[in-house]
Amino acid sequence: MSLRFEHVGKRYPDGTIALGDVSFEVPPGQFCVILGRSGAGKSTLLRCVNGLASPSSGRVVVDGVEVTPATLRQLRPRIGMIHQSFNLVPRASVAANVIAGALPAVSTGRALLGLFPRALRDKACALIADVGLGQEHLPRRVAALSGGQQQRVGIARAFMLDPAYVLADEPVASLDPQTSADILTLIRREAKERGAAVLCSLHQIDLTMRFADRVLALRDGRIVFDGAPDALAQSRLGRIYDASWPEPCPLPEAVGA
Ligand SMILES: Nc1ncnc2c1ncn2[C@@H]1O[C@H](COP(=O)(O)OP(=O)(O)OP(=O)(O)O)[C@@H](O)[C@H]1O
Repeated sequence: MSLRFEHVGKRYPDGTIALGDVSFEVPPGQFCVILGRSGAGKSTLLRCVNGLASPSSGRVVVDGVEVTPATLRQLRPRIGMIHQSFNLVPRASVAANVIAGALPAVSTGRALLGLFPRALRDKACALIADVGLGQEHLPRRVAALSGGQQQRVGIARAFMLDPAYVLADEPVASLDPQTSADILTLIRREAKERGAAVLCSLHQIDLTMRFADRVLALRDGRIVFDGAPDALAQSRLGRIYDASWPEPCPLPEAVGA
């Protein structure tokens, strides 16, 4: 059981090369931070896992199944998503937004009628409590919540189906430092409790050092560091952030963690 990138390259139709020959494997339960500055290819990498982008070369394999349009339906319940801009339905209630995380497992007809099984409704309530929102929030419209509260709703939604993998694309980009730390603590805790692996893109080094089990640093679509946060010594940060660092980018320093 793992999430594996095998020599993945991504070239967009306009010719932009967002990823070049990316290979790595994430085992169950690992909190893996994808670190890199803007444009490094972090979102593209995550989008190759949930099918929003398809590799131009290589392949992404989830639990032995290659991600393709034909396998997405089967894989979707195993992959939770947490977004930078929350991607919630602002006019809908907290409860409705969270239970929407179960849509991949519910028939379209039942979902349109709002007929979610009792077990899923109970689960949504339990998750909302888990992420620190009181029962009084259940009927509240998401638009009335703070950014941090909205991301808590996004986290609860992502864990509705107990996914084996959670993709978090800059989940704290719009939040203040304390709320960012709270949100990453929550994502990490919920994932560890379930043995879920997390691929979390970040550009903040301090948060990366604090929360990551493993860091995959990207620069210009290539992995320039793969290892434990402790090994991401100050001297190596230039490779990720310093535009003057000599090209070509070297291959990974270390693999694993
Ligand atoms: N749909 C697209 N069409 C063309 N180029 C794209 C597209 N999406 C992303 N890119 C380009 O691919 C490269 C990687 O972008 P990506 O969004 O993956 O980086 P990122 O590290 O997530 O950046 P950010 O932190 O700013 O979101 C960039 O040069 C970007 O301009």
